[in-house]
Amino acid sequence: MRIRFTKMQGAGNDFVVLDETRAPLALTPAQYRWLADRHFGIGADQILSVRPSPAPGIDFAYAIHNADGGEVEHCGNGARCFVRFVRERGLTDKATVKVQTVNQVLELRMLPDGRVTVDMGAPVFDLPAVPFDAAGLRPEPVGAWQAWPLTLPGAGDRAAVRVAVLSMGNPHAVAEVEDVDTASVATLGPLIEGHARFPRRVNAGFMQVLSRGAIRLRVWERGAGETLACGTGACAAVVAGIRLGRLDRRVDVHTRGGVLTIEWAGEGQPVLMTGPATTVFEGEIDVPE
Ligand SMILES: N[C@H](CCC[C@H](N)C(=O)O)C(=O)O
Repeated sequence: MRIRFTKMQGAGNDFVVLDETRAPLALTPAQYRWLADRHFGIGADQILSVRPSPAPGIDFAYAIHNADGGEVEHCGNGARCFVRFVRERGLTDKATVKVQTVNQVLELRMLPDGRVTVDMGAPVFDLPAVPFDAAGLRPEPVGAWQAWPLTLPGAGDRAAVRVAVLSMGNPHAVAEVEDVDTASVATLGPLIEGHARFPRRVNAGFMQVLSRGAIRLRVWERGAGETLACGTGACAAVVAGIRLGRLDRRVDVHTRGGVLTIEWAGEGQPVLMTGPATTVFEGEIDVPE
């Protein structure tokens, strides 16, 4: 099947974007994996699909597949690329668009300087909704909130980590570390991602607090491995840092691929994320059946 695609990136988190507004492509998980493959396909962390509006007042539907072919609920860096894509392809002339993911409506706003602000919705702390199975586990009090001790089979002397757990529509576990450059992301990331207490796996964030207004962050993403940036991960880390009493309400998140600015006014309020969105190239490709 020959398809047109656009390669995009937001703070180094990279995507293949597909326009399915005129006709669905109905790709299989194996075809998503092939598109994301950096040797045999195009190469990307996620595949983003732009689909027709599902309801009045919503401009588009927004589907996300990880490099492992699995469909997921949210992609923050992808949302910024989404609005740049639909405007550049003439699918809308609006500067602010509303999109429906599998479980929430996001508002994406293109700024005059070319960056994008996304209303990422309110974080969710209800553990079964993350989902996180806390049965038999005692949380450790941290500031005015709590963190959960996880034992990691196979991690040797790093057998235990302490994570804050929350959902940005997708699941996140955030650990505070002294220095992201020396954090064992490649070892601990997959062990946290696949931990049995996360029945739908989890994105694992490693946060180094620089000040009350700045952090460094690395994320081992569910279904994609370590990415240069993770938008929902940046939101989850800032929300966790605020609730743990370590951060103020507006934080610059320094990722390996660029800086994201996250704002959260507290319980029940939406998280706002601002950052870059870039079109890298367009092309056509024959996807194996
Ligand atoms: N790996 C994530 C999806 C992509 C999130 C990330 N790329 C972002 O910018 O939010 C998950 O499985 O929930």
